[in-house]
Amino acid sequence: MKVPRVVIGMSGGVDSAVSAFLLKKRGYDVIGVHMINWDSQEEGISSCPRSKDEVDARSVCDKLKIPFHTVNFVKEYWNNVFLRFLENYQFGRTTVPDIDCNQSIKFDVFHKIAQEKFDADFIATGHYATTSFGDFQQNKNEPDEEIRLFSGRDPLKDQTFFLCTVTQEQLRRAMFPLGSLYKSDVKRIAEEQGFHSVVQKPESMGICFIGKKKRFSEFLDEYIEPKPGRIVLKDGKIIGNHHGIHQFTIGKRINGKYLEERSHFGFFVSDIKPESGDVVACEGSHHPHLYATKFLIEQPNWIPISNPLKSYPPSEIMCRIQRTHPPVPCILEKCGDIISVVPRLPLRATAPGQMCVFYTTKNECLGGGEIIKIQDTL
Ligand SMILES: Nc1ncnc2c1ncn2[C@@H]1O[C@H](COP(=O)(O)OP(=O)(O)OP(=O)(O)O)[C@@H](O)[C@H]1O
Repeated sequence: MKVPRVVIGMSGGVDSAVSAFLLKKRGYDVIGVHMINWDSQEEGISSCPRSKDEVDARSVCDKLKIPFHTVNFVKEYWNNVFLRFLENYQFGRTTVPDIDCNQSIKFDVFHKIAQEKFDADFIATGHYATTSFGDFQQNKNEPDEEIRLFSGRDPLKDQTFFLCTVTQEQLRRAMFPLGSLYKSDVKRIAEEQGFHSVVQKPESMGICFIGKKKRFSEFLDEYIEPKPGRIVLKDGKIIGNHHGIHQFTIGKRINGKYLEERSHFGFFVSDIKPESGDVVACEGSHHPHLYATKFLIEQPNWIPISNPLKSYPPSEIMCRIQRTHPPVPCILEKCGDIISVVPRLPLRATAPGQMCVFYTTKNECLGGGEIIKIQDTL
């Protein structure tokens, strides 16, 4: 019988290095593939055609004696992730490019090339997530069996939040070899295998173009036209001016350079109005206007085949709007194509553009939908 072939996405980081090792150890026919998604030469931050990540990814594959290839998705990344990211910022929306990258690059064009060019049976990544088929798909029984996505064992590293838009088809060919491991196990294995160059690396940001940016706001200014506007309090009082709403994020402190008024507690963004260009501010990081009690989301991508709103008791559904926040119980109500979400605890800094990702009380990730409007705050 043919040994199944697994293409592993090699980022040059420790997680994919250890994933490749585990796959090889289990006897798969493993091929390492590094994606080039961002052209650092074009941007002028590097004159070297090979990035350190590519060099590190290759050296791990050499050590494991598995083939290594690169694929170039600069154009796809620019069109489907970066332009969308800029558009969101232009309209004052918070955005999660990691989710777009998974949706349109890692689980789409990367899967396609892995199957078509490299003849992959499975495509693995070093995400901290697990599925009902097991970390190596060892528990799959029937060809068309439903697959379910679950949080990785390490609660601090769980990446299912970023995987909320995957489909059944994509998940059925995906492998997450690290799903049952803690990050500390992964680092230990990397040390044991002598993957020195990748163990020492700082944790990646996941987002290629943000990774090395120290001055993120200046970077944004290079791509987005200035559009002056006012900073106002909810009662309409003007307290400052700005040169573009793309410099502001709901929940973040407003830099004093934009303000004519001072406050001991600081001013924070509570709303952004793209039509008028107004940034609405409130005083203090725990001001009630920063806490959403009801918001609307677009029709979510549901990962299970049947709609979880029909198949799960409402008391078992929880939501989170940021990867690092624990899920909270919520009440969902369908109004046409839109769903209203009432979290049991008010959620700070909820913003249009963010994803609301749903879980069961048993750590199953059910999928997620984009937040389109905050309806009520405290
Ligand atoms: N440039 C890339 N080329 C190929 N695969 C990639 C690339 N970037 C990320 N991946 C895949 O996606 C997974 C998740 O990437 P992400 O950057 O979000 O997480 P990470 O935990 O920092 O992973 P790593 O330690 O492997 O860099 C990686 O483990 C890898 O399998």
